[in-house]
Amino acid sequence: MRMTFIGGGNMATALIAGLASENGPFEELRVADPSNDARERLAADYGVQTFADAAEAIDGVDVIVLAVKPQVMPLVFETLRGKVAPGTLVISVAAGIRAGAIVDALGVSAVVRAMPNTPALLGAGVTGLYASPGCSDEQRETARSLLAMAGATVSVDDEGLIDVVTAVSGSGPAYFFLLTEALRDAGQALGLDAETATTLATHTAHGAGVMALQGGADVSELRRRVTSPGGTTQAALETLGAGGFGELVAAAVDAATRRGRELSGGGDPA
Ligand SMILES: NC(=O)C1=CN([C@@H]2O[C@H](COP(=O)(O)OP(=O)(O)OC[C@H]3O[C@@H](n4cnc5c(N)ncnc54)[C@H](O)[C@@H]3O)[C@@H](O)[C@H]2O)C=CC1
Ligand SMILES: O=C(O)[C@@H]1CCC=N1
Repeated sequence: MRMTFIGGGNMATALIAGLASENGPFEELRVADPSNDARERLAADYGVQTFADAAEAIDGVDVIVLAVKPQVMPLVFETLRGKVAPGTLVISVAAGIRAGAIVDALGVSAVVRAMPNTPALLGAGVTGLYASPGCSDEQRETARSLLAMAGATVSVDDEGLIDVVTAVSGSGPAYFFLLTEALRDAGQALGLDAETATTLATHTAHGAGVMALQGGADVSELRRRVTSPGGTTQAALETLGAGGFGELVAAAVDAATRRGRELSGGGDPA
């Protein structure tokens, strides 16, 4: 199979890194990016073929991955319009760009929307997938196996849920980084030096993540096991609860979901 990435930034690099480290089904890997720096970096690090011109890069490929910012997508549609073979599988990682918009713009029937996250750079990502009705089972599996190189995958049948996936796991690493920053800063404010506070906060984030995946219990039970009655954790959790922590997280995820819907032009996906 031959595949072209349109856009060679963070997300494309994460997926290409996964592909380059495995003996995947893609015998030819190309990337189109107007940035010289991006092209040089990808060619040097992963040995991929690079192109400045997206239309040239898609000639004869089986799979196209759209990995540009949503705001750049109209320009990419313009560049590729009328040049994509109808049987091509198009995988888009862009937040808020509807499958139907891609079908209409590129004249293809098989579109998969994929929402990965940045831990994909380390093979520790999670991706939500939605396949348009025009995808064959084989094309769905091709998309899933590509994204599986960057971590876990889940599928949703309702395209509207991709905006929720984006809000929970696409943007999600930023929420955990914010909490880690706040924990570090709080430790420092109470007298720890910067290096010590950073070590404590980041290793705690890592350890909690590993336990959440491998701790043999759900996260609510894991939280209860840390919380001794009348102890220090309970004092902290009561303060977070009194400040509306759960409601604030729900409002944040709701705002991200609404932003994803705005980016896709509002309303429910067709
Ligand atoms: N960064 C993240 O955490 C996630 C990003 N995404 C999605 O991935 C997409 C890409 O995001 P990033 O990789 O973070 O952005 P990025 O800014 O790192 O990469 C975008 C790349 O597109 C290139 N580009 C600009 N105009 C182009 C054109 N006309 N043709 C080809 N390439 C062009 C840029 O030079 C850049 O290298 C976005 O749509 C975003 O919604 C999805 C999940 C998570
Ligand atoms: O912030 C964004 O719009 C993109 C989508 C998910 C993560 N980054």
